[in-house]
Amino acid sequence: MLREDIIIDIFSGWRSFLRKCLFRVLRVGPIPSHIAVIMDGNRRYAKKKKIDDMTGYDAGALALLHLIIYCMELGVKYVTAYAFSIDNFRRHPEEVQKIMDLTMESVMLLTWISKLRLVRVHFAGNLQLLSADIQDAAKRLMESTAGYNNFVLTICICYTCSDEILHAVEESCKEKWDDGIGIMGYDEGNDYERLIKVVDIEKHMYMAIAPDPDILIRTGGEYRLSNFLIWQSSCCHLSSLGTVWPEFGMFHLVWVVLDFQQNYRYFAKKKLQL
Ligand SMILES: CC(C)=CCC/C(C)=C/CC/C(C)=C/COP(=O)(O)OP(=O)(O)O
Repeated sequence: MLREDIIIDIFSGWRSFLRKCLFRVLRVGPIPSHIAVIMDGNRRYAKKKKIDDMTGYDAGALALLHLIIYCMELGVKYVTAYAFSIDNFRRHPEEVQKIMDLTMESVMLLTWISKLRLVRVHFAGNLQLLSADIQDAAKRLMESTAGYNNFVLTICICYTCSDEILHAVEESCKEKWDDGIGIMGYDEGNDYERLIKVVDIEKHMYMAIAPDPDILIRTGGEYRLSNFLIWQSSCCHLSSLGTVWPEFGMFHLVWVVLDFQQNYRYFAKKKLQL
């Protein structure tokens, strides 16, 4: 489903020209550095269009591809997408398989795009839960694009933020242990001192390669974070849209960015207080 000719079509033509003009106007205001997205409503879209759920996910993957290209053109440097939560393993096996197939297809397509546009691709999550072939393909893509920094795409797969925190705590403890330091101690004044600090945890988060998101978009009319980037979103503009994910398009992005620009001063002030 995801094909190279679709990408060429999005990048070129008169629609691309008009979009670039619109984005130029939008760039007069502050542009978010990182947009994260919870792509909800794929099955509802399928029901609405009377197509099968699996085709709904195809449409969702295509909407993600559009978002990535729009963000590149707009000057957003980081995009993070919640593709599959660890809890999603409880879904129907056919659905789980469909998302895994889409992940494999995306790896192939992203290999092509990443070279063309110097995109770094990162997979965040407990990758050991993936099948060996997807793990290998994902790791190869991450390694081969690690040196690119025009744009950073993170696909959160087999991800929950609680698992990410657990992983980071484990890695921090291991690191202290390997350095011959315990995980708790006393400083000279005999006051209790934490030897594992927030910076240690943050260093080992799956999302350590990106700054905290400026905007978190959730489609499908829900207002939950669903265990996505909870650690990273304390000072982030949340945007819940009623639109189902496959229908998310350029005008939704423009609307969200305008809303961000209107609230920019407030968030900039909050960030300074952290
Ligand atoms: C790159 C890559 C792997 C892309 C994945 C494509 C994609 C759109 C994944 C979404 C996954 C998901 C479980 C969304 C929730 O929507 P839902 O289907 O649960 O929505 P509903 O609320 O209508 O049931």
